Amino acid sequence: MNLISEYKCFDGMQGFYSHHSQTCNIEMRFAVYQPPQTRSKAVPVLYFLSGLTCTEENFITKAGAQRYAAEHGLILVAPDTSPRNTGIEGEDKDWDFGTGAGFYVDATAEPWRSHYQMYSYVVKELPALIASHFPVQVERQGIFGHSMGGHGALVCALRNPELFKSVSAFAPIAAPMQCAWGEKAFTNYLGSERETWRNYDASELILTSKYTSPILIDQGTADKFLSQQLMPEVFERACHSVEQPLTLRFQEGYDHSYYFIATFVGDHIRHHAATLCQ
Ligand SMILES: N[C@@H](CCC(=O)N[C@@H](CSC=O)C(=O)NCC(=O)O)C(=O)O
Repeated sequence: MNLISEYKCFDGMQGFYSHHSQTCNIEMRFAVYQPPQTRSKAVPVLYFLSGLTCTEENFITKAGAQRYAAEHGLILVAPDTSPRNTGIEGEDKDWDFGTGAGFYVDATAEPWRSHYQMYSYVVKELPALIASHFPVQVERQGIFGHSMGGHGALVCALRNPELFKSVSAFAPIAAPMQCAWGEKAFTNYLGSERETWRNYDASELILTSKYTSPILIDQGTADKFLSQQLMPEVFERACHSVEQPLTLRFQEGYDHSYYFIATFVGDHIRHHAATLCQ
């Protein structure tokens, strides 16, 4: 693991790192915020998965989350959103597929499967790497994310309730099998057999998941992607049908940007701290 840069922030340290990922078979980057409490003890860890076009930097530089992580004593980890510079033909062609758009799936289709393994990277390799280099309480992990990353956070938590004890999302792609972004990603990464897509659709997974912790979702009403791509009402109906506790808050006038995330990130970190820091 290589330290790229680090900065003192709210009496803790914000670092950017790279390493060779065995899962993605290429160099990957991620960011870690260590709150001041880590100078004397291990603390819980909260993963943030970013959306389409993002790197490991967007959330770290725009959301203002470090203030709240320092207040509650949580390590924040923000991975990149895909492998980069793999040499796969067409990886940089579209902003909503390929580079910056790994969709947190393990690709099974050629040519993507040799590098695009973001689900396993987030669920297995990265937490193991974090546990071996940072003072984390590995049994206290939470996950949240935005848009494509909100989808990723929900999928990772619903499939692994024993690993991720808390989950929340900002404007998640909540029913990816039913929207254009999801259909494009799943067709290309997973192939045309739709049955296999269910493993990566939160609105399908919730129907059989053993998740019991309450889920928090914030959604802006002025979000241009709301009706065509995000569909939180589909997830809400699915949660209702299995009595999964869900707080879905429609926030009047907020769009899809990091201004929206920065406004509510304190509430989300408090939501995670209520489970992870008790
Ligand atoms: N280029 C697109 C807009 C891309 C965009 O809005 N990306 C969002 C995530 S969208 C879902 O995953 C984002 O987080 N962007 C980075 C940022 O710092 O704002 C378009 O033309 O509409």
